[in-house]
Amino acid sequence: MTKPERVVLIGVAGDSGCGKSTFLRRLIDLFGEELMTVICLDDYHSLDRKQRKETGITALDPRANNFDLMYEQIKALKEGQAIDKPIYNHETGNIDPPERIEPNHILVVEGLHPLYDERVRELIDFSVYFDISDEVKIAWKIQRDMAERGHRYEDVLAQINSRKPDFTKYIEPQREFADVVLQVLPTNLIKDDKERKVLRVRMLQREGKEGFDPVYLFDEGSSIQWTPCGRKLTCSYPGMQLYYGSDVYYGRYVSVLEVDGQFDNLEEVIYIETHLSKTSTKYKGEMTHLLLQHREYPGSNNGTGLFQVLTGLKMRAAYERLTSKEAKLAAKV
Ligand SMILES: Nc1ncnc2c1ncn2[C@@H]1O[C@H](COP(=O)(O)OP(=O)(O)OP(=O)(O)O)[C@@H](O)[C@H]1O
Ligand SMILES: O=C(CO)[C@H](O)[C@H](O)COP(=O)(O)O
Repeated sequence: MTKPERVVLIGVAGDSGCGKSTFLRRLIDLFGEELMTVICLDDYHSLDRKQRKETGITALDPRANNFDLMYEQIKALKEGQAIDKPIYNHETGNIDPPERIEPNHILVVEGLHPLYDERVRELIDFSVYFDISDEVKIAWKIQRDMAERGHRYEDVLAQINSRKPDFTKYIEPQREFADVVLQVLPTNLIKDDKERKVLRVRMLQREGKEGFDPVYLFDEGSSIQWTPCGRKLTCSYPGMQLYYGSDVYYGRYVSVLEVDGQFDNLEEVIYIETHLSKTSTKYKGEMTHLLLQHREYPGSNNGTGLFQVLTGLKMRAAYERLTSKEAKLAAKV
């Protein structure tokens, strides 16, 4: 591992089971494993599973997390110093002996609380929040925990419901601080869709952040509704709709890109890509190429995959900007 001159800090926030790991795998395509170190913030749980059970404090509650240590260690890494990070063991529920982490070029902090503590927030160079609506979250969790972990439907639902109050209090408010929010909602294309297979996905991009140029469709600053189905894009029922426009989110301007529906043929995403601008790709077709590279990842055939790729491209652009020769010179002055 080469010693970084400038550590770029990326925050990936969201509840458990919201697609953070899938997104991180996409980030590796852009940065490579060598340059990137991921820290799961579960490692800063200060109460182990037994203590949380005894006190009735959930892992989402700030009282179950050591924010002082989180801040000190992330700051140290950003300043180029190695740390001894605790480990939360999800198998045993215990806090294991610490492990040594060396600073790396890109440091990703992912988990429940990357944007909760103001001091940590200040250190983060670019962030994303995964905002999955309850209906979709339930569908994903039920599908995973029942199929892969042998859980019963009622138990999965009860677990989601028991987390809800603390989720609303401590996790969701972090949306306000993210540079990109990925909202995943039920489709508008099917009335009362119970399956939650077809999704409406929105990418809210903060306006006015230095060095971050939001992606737009056709005409920057306009409001556009686009139904691309036809000769260039195959769309079976219920079709596909794109939207681009601006909005106010927590009192600040955001650019919104939306995809409702799913792609029948992933190769045809190139057609959408040619109508998007400021994607931060290095060559024509790179966005489509990145998506095709992992067509097996969940959400590759809808807006979740597409916007995860676009968010990754924006993170790469932020990294390149912050580590450019000019940026390094300016930091030294
Ligand atoms: N875009 C998607 N479309 C459909 N299902 C998805 C999508 N993203 C995630 N899922 C479902 O949610 C599960 C969890 O995804 P992932 O592991 O990426 O989330 P996570 O936030 O890292 O979760 P955890 O913190 O629990 O590890 C996947 O196994 C899959 O079943
Ligand atoms: O929300 C979570 C983040 O992954 C976990 O529930 C939290 O970390 C506690 O873990 P466990 O349930 O394994 O004790």
